Amino acid sequence: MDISLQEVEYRYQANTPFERLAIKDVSIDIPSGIFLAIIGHTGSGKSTVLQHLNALLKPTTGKVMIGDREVNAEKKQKNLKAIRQRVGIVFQFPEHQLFDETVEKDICFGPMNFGVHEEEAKKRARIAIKQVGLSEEILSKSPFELSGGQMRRVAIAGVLAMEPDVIVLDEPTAGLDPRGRREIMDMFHSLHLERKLSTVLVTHSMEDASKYADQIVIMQNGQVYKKGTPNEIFSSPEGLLELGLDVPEVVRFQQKVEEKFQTKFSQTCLTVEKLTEEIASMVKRGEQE
Ligand SMILES: Nc1ncnc2c1ncn2[C@@H]1O[C@H](COP(=O)(O)OP(=O)(O)OP(=O)(O)O)[C@@H](O)[C@H]1O
Repeated sequence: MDISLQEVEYRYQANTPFERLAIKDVSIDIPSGIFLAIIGHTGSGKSTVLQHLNALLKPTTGKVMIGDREVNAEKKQKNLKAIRQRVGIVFQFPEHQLFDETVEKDICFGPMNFGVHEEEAKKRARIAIKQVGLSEEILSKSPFELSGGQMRRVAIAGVLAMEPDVIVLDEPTAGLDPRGRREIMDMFHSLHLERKLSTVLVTHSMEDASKYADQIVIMQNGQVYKKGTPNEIFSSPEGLLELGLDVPEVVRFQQKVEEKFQTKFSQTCLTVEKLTEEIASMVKRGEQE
């Protein structure tokens, strides 16, 4: 299912003295099967964009298409609910939303709330728990006797059990240690590759964006500052360092080398091996000259 935001503007508390412009002129295409990362500082508008992706917010002006439905044209609550079922959002610290007696009941809650029969929901829970790398035995436990990392996986399983076409991840690794971060991100990447699950990752981490995403959107002051593939973004990284984003070390290094040799890299070097090769050939060219 494709999603597209076309020249979207959103104002919180519009037409009140507290009105606040959050995003402006935002156009983003999310074709089916893509892994897209949205990156930017606090307050740049990422969460506001994210909430437009499953109609939690409707644009003040502009157009949001989710599949073949235009969000502003949908007046019926039933249709909006159907849209929300197809786009699953994993909010920050999703484990805080666990509440039921058992892991199984917690995972089944979402699908059953959308009308899925209990037996089918239980079947989905067994599949989802494996997808997040946990064993079926955990289904009968209380979510509150699990570790923090396990609780997060259970909460993610609850979203996967809805069988969404698109999954939106709002800083899914916040608060985890480096190993936990890598495991969760690798898990989402595998799901994306194996199930062709469209994935939108909202993150502060340029490393994660460059490692996993097909496309990156950089937000700044409520607007799209830059968008493109990781190669396009990092082949002209001017301005990224000024934004203060955690640009991958290899790109910082690339810029330093370019300054020193006063030569542009012929192509983007996103791996250390490629970078080493490029530097060697530049040194050789320098020696010959
Ligand atoms: N409920 C709200 N009411 C009024 N203004 C809001 C509300 N939520 C966000 N804003 C404002 O909208 C702008 C964009 O906020 P948003 O939460 O989308 O940014 P963000 O990039 O997701 O930040 P963070 O990384 O901290 O989550 C900010 O100026 C923020 O203060």
